[in-house]
Amino acid sequence: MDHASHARKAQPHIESPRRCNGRRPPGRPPQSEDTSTPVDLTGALEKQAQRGNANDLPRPHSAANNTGGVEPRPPGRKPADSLFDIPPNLSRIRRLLFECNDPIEITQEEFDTYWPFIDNVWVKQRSNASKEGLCTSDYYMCRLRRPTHRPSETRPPLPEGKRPRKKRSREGGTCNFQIKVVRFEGAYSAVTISRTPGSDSTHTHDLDYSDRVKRNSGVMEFVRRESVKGYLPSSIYAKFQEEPEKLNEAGGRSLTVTDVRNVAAKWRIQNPEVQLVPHEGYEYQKGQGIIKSATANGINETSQLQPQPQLPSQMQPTLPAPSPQLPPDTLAFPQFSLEFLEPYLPTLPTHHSEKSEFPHVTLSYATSMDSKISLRAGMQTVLSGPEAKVMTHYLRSRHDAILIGVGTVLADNPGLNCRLEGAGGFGGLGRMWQPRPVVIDPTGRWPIHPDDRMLRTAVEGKGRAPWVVVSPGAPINSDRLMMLKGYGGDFLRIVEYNRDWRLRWEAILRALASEGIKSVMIEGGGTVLNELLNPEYTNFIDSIIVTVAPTYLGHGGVGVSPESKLDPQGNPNAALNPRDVKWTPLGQNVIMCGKIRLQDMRAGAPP
Ligand SMILES: NC(=O)C1=CN([C@@H]2O[C@H](COP(=O)(O)OP(=O)(O)OC[C@H]3O[C@@H](n4cnc5c(N)ncnc54)[C@H](O)[C@@H]3O)[C@@H](O)[C@H]2O)C=CC1
Ligand SMILES: Nc1nc(O)c(N)c(N[C@@H]2O[C@H](COP(=O)(O)O)[C@@H](O)[C@H]2O)n1
Repeated sequence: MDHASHARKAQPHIESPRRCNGRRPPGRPPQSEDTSTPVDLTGALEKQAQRGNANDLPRPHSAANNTGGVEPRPPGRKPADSLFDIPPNLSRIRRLLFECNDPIEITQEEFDTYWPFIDNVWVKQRSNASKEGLCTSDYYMCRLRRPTHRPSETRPPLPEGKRPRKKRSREGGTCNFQIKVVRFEGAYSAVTISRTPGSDSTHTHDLDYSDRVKRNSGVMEFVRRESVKGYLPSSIYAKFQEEPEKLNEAGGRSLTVTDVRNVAAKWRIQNPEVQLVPHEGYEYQKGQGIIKSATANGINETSQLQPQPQLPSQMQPTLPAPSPQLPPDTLAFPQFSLEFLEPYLPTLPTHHSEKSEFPHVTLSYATSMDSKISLRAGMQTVLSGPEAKVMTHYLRSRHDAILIGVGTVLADNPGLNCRLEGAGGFGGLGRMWQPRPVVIDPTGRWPIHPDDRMLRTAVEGKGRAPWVVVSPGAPINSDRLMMLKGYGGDFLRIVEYNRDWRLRWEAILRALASEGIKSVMIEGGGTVLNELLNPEYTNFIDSIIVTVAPTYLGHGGVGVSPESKLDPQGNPNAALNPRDVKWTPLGQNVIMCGKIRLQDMRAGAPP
């Protein structure tokens, strides 16, 4: 398998449920269920309209303005222009929101963006809200739970002259799939979607069948946008068929001209004087309806036949630019192979899903030729080239948590998220598939401010808020506690020390495992790495992945070098020899991978 396809498969955003352990993480708001609150999706539809090209799309509409006049028709739309501005990874995310295999946690914005494209599957049953209104729970059942028609004897008699409405019976019978959507609004807004306890574990039908039964409001919004420009319904329908892949992705494969007419009719009632027209390149012919005009066919064909300039293969960039709709710090998925990392990475959760006492631990850092990881303590130093940086983010995507010492937080103010295209917040869904940052800060040195990158990243839905490991005496007042919890983070107190009054790593790793963390990537800094490379802890470390940079940082740098060892005769010995070592060049860096642990300390792990 080539790397790109493998890596995409292993991406956290859809394929792997491993970050989703079903437990309530520390800091997650409690759920409350008292009073009713209606759902409002108009904001989502406005957002969709705003995302599009301002020249092409109608102004964001609201209930107040959608009865207004005709939106301007775009003069001479170019053939490449699309009628659909669909959000990234839509078909995969629709599938995820249809299947709801595990609880899903997403931002309010992601919910607003994606829910309109799946709302056809669900019918809301009831809503509850907390007294303060910060937490609302909406209960939905699958639309196909409703019996197709009531037994005839219970139907009320029809008025004279009225024929009974024809109802088609549905294949697959009724479906007892039910979900709960819980929204929490605060500094950290989150929406969780999960199956309700009484629900079946799967639908009795597939998503395509739901799409055939009813069209979703995302697709219908695309129809509405074209309708309000005064186009003929059959022309809108024909234009949509020019982009079948996008239409399918949005769940509109079964869209009919009647669906388009129904949407257009609502607007037409308010605008009876408007002369409806076909789109450019189409014409209305009596008896034939809407057909492509001959000239338009000519233009389209010649433009499609233009050969695209091709770069010679050796000039193809190795790091392609990510999609322009994604955040500017998105890293494009690598085109080069990262297969060499596989033996050193945690196994995917399906093979390793039993609860272990300790997580898989990978040490991963970048070093100079003289084993320095930064020029000076308190200073960030870039040692990874662009390819190695992408590799580091791939490694982040393969771990449940990323751990650093407080010295690194104070020096680097890191984001500690995975910024690869496809990760949550970077074209993928939800921060729940982002790794959890963990900071070792026994004495509470990190002031924790909303401007810190880890917190901003969490607010923007591009990562998780950190867990901060503290010792019992750390000064954590209730304001700090509430602030961190408000962002979705938490403090973990560890009470086990070694003889030097350092927190014991067994205790830290055990605490992470008990919070559902199955794998942790430890990035540094110097103090953390030097401690963990000592014999006392090497049996807790599974692998080491080191990026070596072609530079000497000199004596003043932060070094990585564990305590020296003596053999039984008192002669100096190598402090540590990793096993199964592999060196792989990557851009200007070389990556050293090795295994460390000799025995498996995890409960239930094979010897
Ligand atoms: N090149 C690379 O890959 C990386 C470089 N760095 C660099 O490393 C430097 C920071 O390194 P350091 O100053 O050594 O800080 P550090 O990040 O190792 O943090 C050290 C602090 O963590 C706490 N700590 C760690 N283990 C502990 C234990 N077992 N018990 C109690 N407390 C414990 C202590 O408060 C200690 O002062 C920065 O300049 C940063 O840029 C950091 C990470 C990766
Ligand atoms: N792999 C690697 N290469 C380097 O050159 C580095 N300086 C680091 N530093 C680590 O990455 C963190 C920064 O993360 P964000 O990009 O802000 O998410 C930094 O704190 C170190 O842990 N790593």
